[in-house]
Amino acid sequence: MALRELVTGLAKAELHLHLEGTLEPELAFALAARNGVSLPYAGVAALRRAYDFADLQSFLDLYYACMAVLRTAEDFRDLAAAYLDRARADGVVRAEVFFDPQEHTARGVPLAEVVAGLSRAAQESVAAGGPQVAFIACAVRHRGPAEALAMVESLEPHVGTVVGLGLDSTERGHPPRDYARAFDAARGLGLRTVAHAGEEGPPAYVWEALDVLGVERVDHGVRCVEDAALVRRLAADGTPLTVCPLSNVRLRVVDDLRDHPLPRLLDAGVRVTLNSDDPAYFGGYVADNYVACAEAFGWSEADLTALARASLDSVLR
Ligand code: HPA
Ligand SMILES: [Zn+2]
Repeated sequence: MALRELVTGLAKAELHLHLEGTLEPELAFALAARNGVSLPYAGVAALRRAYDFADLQSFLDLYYACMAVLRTAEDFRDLAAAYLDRARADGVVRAEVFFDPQEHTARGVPLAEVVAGLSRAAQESVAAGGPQVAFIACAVRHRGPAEALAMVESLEPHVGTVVGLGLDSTERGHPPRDYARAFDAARGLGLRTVAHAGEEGPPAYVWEALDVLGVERVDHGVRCVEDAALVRRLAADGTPLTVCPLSNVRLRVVDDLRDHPLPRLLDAGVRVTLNSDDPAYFGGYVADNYVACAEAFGWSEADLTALARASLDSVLR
């Protein structure tokens, strides 16, 4: 069987996916026209040409700029529905989807409007036999701890549709420990917790995500390979890492996919899952990540099956 058919035929969960990172240029311009918003790019081709990132921050600047086109519940519904269609074709049966509430409320879009669109897309997906969906609201580090806490408090009416709190955006200079109060408040609401750590930030940030924030999964986490004790801790606890290989190449966390620490993490017994992060921007959806890794690392059908299984075993339930 061809590699891609093998991969798409494996039932899998996608656990590290930013909804706003699924905004393809065509949809961005369609929504810009619908809402009378202008984008600082001449058109689809010019926007795609700008996807040449030096690091996380250079990506985030463009990513936040493109979010300006998202204004109504219908926009969020359309964006989520387009992703869920693609995820279904990739064999995704469960998607745990990040979104950044603060980046929308800061532009005057009420949280209830965002959640209404997400909730509709999730219900339609299940009704149509597509992936089951849960949403994880992320606090954006660049807006600081006080705003993060206020955002968590604003989630209260939406608990249920929103099942978890995450932490994303600019990592360097924003240690997880700064967000301890927001994470405690989230647990007080019955939310589950995950955090980005060890993408660009040091292994110390992964330790803090575990020991100070008490997260159940670490998003990225790949810089743990620099600390043998941390790798042993992750393996012993069975803490999942939601790894995003094509993202790590595009944001220059690694120079080449073949240099990626994934094989070392698997050899060390760390529970690794494969995910797409921001697929519209990083050149591939989740199946593309499986295929690229299989080619780079010579993975067998058994290896790929084990990775899909690990993703299903790592969902929040
Ligand atoms: O890879 C990422 N890292 C941090 N924040 C993000 N927001 C979207 N993608 C990312
Ligand atoms: Zn991410």
